[in-house]
Amino acid sequence: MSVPVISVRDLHTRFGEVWVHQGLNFEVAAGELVALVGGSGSGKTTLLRQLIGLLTPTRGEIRIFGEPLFGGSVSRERALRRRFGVLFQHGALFSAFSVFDNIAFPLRELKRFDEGTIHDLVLLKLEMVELLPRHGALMPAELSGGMVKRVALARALALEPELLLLDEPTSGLDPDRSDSFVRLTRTLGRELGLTVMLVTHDLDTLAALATRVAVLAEHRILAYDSIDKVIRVDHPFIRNFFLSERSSRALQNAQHR
Ligand SMILES: Nc1ncnc2c1ncn2[C@@H]1O[C@H](COP(=O)(O)OP(=O)(O)OP(=O)(O)O)[C@@H](O)[C@H]1O
Repeated sequence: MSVPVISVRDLHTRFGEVWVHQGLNFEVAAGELVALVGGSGSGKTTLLRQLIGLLTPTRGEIRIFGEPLFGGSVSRERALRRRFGVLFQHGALFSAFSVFDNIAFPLRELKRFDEGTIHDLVLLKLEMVELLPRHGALMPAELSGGMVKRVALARALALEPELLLLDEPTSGLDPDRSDSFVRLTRTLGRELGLTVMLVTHDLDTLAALATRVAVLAEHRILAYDSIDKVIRVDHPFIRNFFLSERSSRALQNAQHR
């Protein structure tokens, strides 16, 4: 069997006296698109920050592509991090940089390409996220919410990652923009053969994208399976989250896409 892209073992996280995670265990296989859901404050963003190496767990192990994320030399950690792209909750674009320079940033940081190559690569990434070359000249403050997400996605894809981590990719978007961003993520995920893990509160996004859903509640992964199976788990959080009228509608709509 191939090595899981993400493997989390016995992960514990404590802030002061408060335990957020108490023994998380899960794996994400290559090509999967996993949605992480959970109540507010259940530790979803914290887990995502740990998966990208920004925060060290109190205890437990995270392996990415079979390699421990923490420990080892700086160059090894850096090489590993280059294999994944991240889209932060609000896009997190550099406000003083143009769209072009935001996307070029990780390419320039690598110090491997000349400016001509960087120019071509940035235009390619803009096209991938369905933006035009002229959008490269805009500043982040001039962009709509949907465009910010697309530029952030283009930047996350700049180094051609194998793993993409998305924190609330559709939050703050109106339903149309949200739908089109979901379609784009799904298409790119398939075309580029990406493994994707996303945190979302949005049932429409989850139902349209996820091959598996991980439910984080009571400090652990309460359920981890296809949506069809997860919604049958008899637990108050799951009943509330998935079986409200609005949720049922989102799940039904997804079946017709
Ligand atoms: N750096 C930190 N120091 C102290 N406490 C923290 C820190 N980061 C997160 N927390 C706490 O850990 C808990 C989990 O936070 P986290 O942001 O991961 O939750 P979440 O599931 O992403 O919530 P939401 O859905 O509301 O964004 C919260 O109680 C939060 O206050």
